[in-house]
Amino acid sequence: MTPHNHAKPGDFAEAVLLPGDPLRAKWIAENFFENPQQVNSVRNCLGFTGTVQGKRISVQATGMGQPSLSIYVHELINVYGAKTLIRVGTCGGLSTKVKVRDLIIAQAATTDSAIVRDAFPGYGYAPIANFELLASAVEKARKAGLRSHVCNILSSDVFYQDGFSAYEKLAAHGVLGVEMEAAALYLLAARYNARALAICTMTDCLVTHEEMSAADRQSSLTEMVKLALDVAVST
Ligand SMILES: O=P(O)(O)O[C@H]1O[C@H](CO)[C@@H](O)[C@H]1O
Ligand SMILES: O=c1cc[nH]c(=O)[nH]1
Repeated sequence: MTPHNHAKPGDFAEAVLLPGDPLRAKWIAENFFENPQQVNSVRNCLGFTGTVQGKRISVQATGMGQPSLSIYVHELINVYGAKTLIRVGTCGGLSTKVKVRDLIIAQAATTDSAIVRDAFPGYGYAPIANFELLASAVEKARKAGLRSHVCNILSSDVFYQDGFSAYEKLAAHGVLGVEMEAAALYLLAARYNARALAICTMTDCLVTHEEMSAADRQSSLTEMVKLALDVAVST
């Protein structure tokens, strides 16, 4: 047990889905798991374990931002034995190539975070997804006919950015979405020999200012969660 997680050793499965939002964790457990059990509620950052297609699986909310995610992921891997970690997030769109509701499967995550920068003085480390998980997600998304993009994303420490110009050069270099956690997830997975992938639903386009409706939010997040669970149970 840790200061942030009162689950007992063995309460978490080896495969864990990671939404930022604790209520998304609850919604995933209640709607997609068989026999879900709540295993963590410290700070209301909820965690659950159940089964999907006969395989044990967990979901743990990470909160918002890389410092928060880093705490949960460090403990999931090093205290609870997690080996496969799949972020199921939302992101902003940085290009008109990505439509609201599209999935972004993050091959890599560029970041402004000191967590990554300060870990490698003198180097610009490239946090990348686990290839097995990435390939599996891409194949399943295509088979299911989901609109998806495999690309670099920005994991930013800043939600309220001062205008789009901060993103223009990144977008011109293929960074198609912005969220706040994937780079630290990929760094920690590499450090501790675990597998990680981030899948995000694009909820608001920073170029056109189009936003996802409440009804679309539910069905799109369903597509993302089903895809992530399918990858987690089969890969
Ligand atoms: O919807 P989640 O998973 O929280 O992800 C995105 O939403 C939050 C910002 O609104 C950040 O955590 C960002 O990464
Ligand atoms: O981090 C995020 C998430 C959703 N939308 C954004 O603009 N940023």
